[in-house]
Amino acid sequence: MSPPRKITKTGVGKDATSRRASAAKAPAPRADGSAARAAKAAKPAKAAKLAKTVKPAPDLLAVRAQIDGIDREIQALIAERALFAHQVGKAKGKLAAAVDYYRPEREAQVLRRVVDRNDGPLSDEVLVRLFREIMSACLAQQEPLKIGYLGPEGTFSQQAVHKQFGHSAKGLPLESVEEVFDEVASGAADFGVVPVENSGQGTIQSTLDLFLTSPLMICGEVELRVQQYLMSRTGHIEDIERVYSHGLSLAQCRNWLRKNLPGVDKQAVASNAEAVRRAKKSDDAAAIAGENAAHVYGMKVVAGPIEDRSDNTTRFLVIGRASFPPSGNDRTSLMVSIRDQPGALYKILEPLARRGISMNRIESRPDHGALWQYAFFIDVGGHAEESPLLDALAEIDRYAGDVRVLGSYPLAVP
Ligand SMILES: O=C(O)C(=O)C[C@]1(C(=O)O)C=C[C@@H](O)C=C1
Repeated sequence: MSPPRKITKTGVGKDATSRRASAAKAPAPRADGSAARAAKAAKPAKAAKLAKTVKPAPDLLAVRAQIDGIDREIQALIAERALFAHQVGKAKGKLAAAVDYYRPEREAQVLRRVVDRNDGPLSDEVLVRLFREIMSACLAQQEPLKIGYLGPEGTFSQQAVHKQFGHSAKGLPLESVEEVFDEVASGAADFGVVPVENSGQGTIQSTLDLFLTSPLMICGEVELRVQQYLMSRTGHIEDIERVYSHGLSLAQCRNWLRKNLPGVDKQAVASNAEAVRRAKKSDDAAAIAGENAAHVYGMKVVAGPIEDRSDNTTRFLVIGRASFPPSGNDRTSLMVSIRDQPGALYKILEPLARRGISMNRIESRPDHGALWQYAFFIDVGGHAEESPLLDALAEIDRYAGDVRVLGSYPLAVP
């Protein structure tokens, strides 16, 4: 579905026409010359049928001519989209900064539609990545967003930043998760991306604890498949006498390390990228980090992926200073302070359960305010501005008290 082409400057029609003319001459894989439109319109069964009717590539030059034509069309459409995105920006009025133009709920809706429309051959993940980059570039026309993360460059946190905000955002590598919170709170960063949970290792308590004293809101979540690689200067496993990595990464590879590097010294450091920087100093050291870190720091991959669980995934939270409207498929994180009274937690959970609100997570942490008091972090389905969660929160507020909405945000897209 393309928007009305009022502001077309790029001559889509001309390119498409000349391509179609040459396609008519060449024995092309797709006779109408419009692979993009055919794929978009096709239902899964139709797509399969279409794939079967595609004849083997006739000759390299003819197929490349097809690709050139499609590229011209894609490029023209991207330019056209960027102009419309710019218009949307203007429609929002004169806003102070890039952060005010960002709409995570709208981006989530756009990406969900991309997934719904996808009939292959590219995976949902690949298409989401491409569209995320397009939106990232469209938004950066005003001014790129500044995103704080646990640096240095090459960490999984940086990958999570790219996954959520695309490469047109400006990443700010920081020294600790605390610093990410501070830079967002001060306005030096527009948003921050912080790790909160790993599929194998559970919650990262130190991140949760920062919410106890921070006024920041949760505006999004990112799920990242984490693949760990062992890397060193020489690339030879027999040279390794020490392995550096973040404590969580060492834990994710515990079995592999026990089996393949028994007796080797394992040292936990502040981040995986820091581990690579240390390992780069000597031939007998190695680091565990993402494969990208090997390219960034010029190291040789010794082995990988080496994580014990093949579905190893880390969940990151996007933190910011504002809340956003519902996207249609949201999660809400709550922080609840429980007074030492019988049934206090029940009084909070019961209004949620009665309305059929799903609860994905409940985690208790010592409340720093008072001895033996606990704060509960609870994730529930829905948005705090929409029923039934809106009504449940109003009831809890009246009868049980001490509930803070940390944020309502779109569920992670693949
Ligand atoms: O729809 C908007 O509000 C836009 O600004 C456009 C757009 C996009 O490119 O689709 C760009 C940035 C926003 O974060 C969301 C969407």
